Amino acid sequence: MAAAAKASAFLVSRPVTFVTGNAKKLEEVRTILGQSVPFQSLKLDIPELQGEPEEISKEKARLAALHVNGPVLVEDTCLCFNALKGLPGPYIKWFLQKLGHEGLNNLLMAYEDKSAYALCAFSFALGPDAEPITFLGKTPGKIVPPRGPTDFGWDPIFQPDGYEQTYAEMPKEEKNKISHRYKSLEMVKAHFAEAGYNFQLDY
Ligand SMILES: O=c1[nH]c(=O)c2ncn([C@@H]3O[C@H](COP(=O)(O)OP(=O)(O)OP(=O)(O)O)[C@@H](O)[C@H]3O)c2[nH]1
Ligand SMILES: [Mg+2]
Repeated sequence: MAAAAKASAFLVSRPVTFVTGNAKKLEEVRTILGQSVPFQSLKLDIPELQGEPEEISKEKARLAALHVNGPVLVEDTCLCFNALKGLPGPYIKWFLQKLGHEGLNNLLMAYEDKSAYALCAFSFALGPDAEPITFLGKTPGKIVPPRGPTDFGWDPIFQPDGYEQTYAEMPKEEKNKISHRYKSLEMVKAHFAEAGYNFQLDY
């Protein structure tokens, strides 16, 4: 508690920087956080480790904090196929780029189980010397032939459980109420509230 209070005093006049090379992620994060967490953004494609989502995300935060020399938020997103024991997972970006929506569906052709989950790993680091904290948000669903607008990644082939629409077909407000990103950001917000951080933008 004392440590949190100290951190809060230290942070009052500092902004938190969300570091990402992905404009669509940034758009969703802005919408989901609204006025609740003032942040600035930095467009930077941070090199990514191989490994488990949580470790990849933490390492991104370490590198981002070194770069920014201040508090940072980063996130790593995975699309995990249960039949493939969680793959492509954090490598989905490259699988999507090489195989496209049809190829991703084909990966599951040999399996009856089309279930999958979207996983978002936000990591927050107070600064370059702080150990990052990670928040995992997960939305279960299934992989389907593409439906809906194709402006964001694998949204057209992911149909969340309990819905007839793919992420891409849903109104944005609906996706942002149930998504992996929303769930992870709810935990980030709760952590900031608990720690008493009061981030302020540089003007
Ligand atoms: O349909 C989607 N709905 C989403 O909600 C979503 N979130 C991320 N992605 C895509 O999944 C890969 C993650 O890789 P990723 O986390 O390394 O992201 P990135 O490299 O684009 O940005 P960043 O690492 O600089 O933040 C990239 O291909 C992203 O475009 C999504 N696709
Ligand atoms: Mg990336």
